[in-house]
Amino acid sequence: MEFLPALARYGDVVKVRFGNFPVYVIADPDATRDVLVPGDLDYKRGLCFERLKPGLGEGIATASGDEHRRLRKLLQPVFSRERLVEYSSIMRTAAEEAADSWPDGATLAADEVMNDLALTALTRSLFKFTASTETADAIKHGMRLLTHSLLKRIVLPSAWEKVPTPGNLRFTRAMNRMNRSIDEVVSAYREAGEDRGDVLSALLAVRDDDGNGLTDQELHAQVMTLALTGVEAPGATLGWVLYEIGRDSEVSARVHAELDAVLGGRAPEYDDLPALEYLGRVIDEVLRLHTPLLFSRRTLTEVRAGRSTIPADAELIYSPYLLHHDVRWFPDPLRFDPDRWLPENAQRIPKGAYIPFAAGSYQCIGKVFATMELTMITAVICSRWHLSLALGTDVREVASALIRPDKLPMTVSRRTHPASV
Ligand code: HEM
Repeated sequence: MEFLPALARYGDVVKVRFGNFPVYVIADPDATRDVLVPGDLDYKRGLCFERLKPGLGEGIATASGDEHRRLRKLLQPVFSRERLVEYSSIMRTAAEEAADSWPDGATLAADEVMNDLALTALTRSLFKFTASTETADAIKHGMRLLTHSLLKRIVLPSAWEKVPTPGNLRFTRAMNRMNRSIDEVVSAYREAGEDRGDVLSALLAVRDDDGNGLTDQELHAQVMTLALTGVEAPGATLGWVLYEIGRDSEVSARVHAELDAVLGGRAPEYDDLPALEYLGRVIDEVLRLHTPLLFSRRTLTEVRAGRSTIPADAELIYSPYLLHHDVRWFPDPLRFDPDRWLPENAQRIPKGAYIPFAAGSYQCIGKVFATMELTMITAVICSRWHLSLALGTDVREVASALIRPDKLPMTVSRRTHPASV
């Protein structure tokens, strides 16, 4: 991973070879914006997302060009403010249930607990209602398997997926069960014709300019896409948020003091979240330091990026991790310092140097959803608990589809003067 930030020394666009395969690595904020902002006009998805297409179907995250633009416009209302307020109460309940289940003094595998919470939060936000617990379990189990095998499916040749290993057979069976269950839920929602305040209701309500909604196949693809994009990143990020709060007593004291001052003992509501300014900076800093490693693009025409020209049909990589560790914009880049994000400091950071959710037309459509989720869940947990990293633990970053902690044993102690939420 360290080699990525080091590439910035060799120019704004650096050509590297993986065997015979040339890849252009974008290593500078201006060049990154040159790539991301024209977005779907000059670039299609690169290898990373194309490898996921057979499993996902025509979801927004694998579509390019006009098709991407059509889906993006259609899906925008799913993330409207009114919808986010509804999803936020689903998130809060999921976090409260998890936090209430921990015994005082327990040491939790916080990385796994946060992955599970992110999975529960997303499945419940997608479908508040399923006809049976088997249906809900089949969807959750399928999503868990899909997100865990994401990197393998991107990196290994597609022929490998067809080899009948026990693991592949289990995966295929789980996917078939999940696909059938999603279709069942979609038909049940269509039949009931009721808005349940969840993502599926929002997806069923979208209409294009001619008044047409999504077909069943399109709906299925968007549900799968949101399941795949909406679990892994928030799960890993929540783990890192707890890690950074739990290992620094000053950060932890400031988070608790702010929660007590703003909430005064109540459960957090959607409208409270912007007032949690310090927690917001903690989350911004976690998204800087422990950020997605890289994404691919393929050029449709010859393009300019910074001072370089890149030919048509070339594979590019842009890397939030590389940019966020660049000492030019982030002095002492490995130091966790939420106050980098105080307005007077943040204004010195150039556009394009901080892109945890990307930028331009392919940027994360779940950005506000994710920020709300991270803030809401952390607020619920830290209102109730002090967290500390188990003594003597040396946590390392490992690259999967994202950067994850290799382990995260954290001890929880009930707060003695908390907001009695
Ligand atoms: C910490 C949490 C998250 C991070 C850091 C993150 C980051 C990103 C990034 C960097 C991209 C752009 C990928 C590219 O350039 O190819 C992206 C795309 C996307 N993300 Fe997220 N994401 C997060 C959470 C979510 C959540 C919770 C959802 C859904 C509820 C979501 C849905 C999507 C979708 C659908 C796309 C594709 C958008 C498009 O192509 O128009 N993400 N995300």
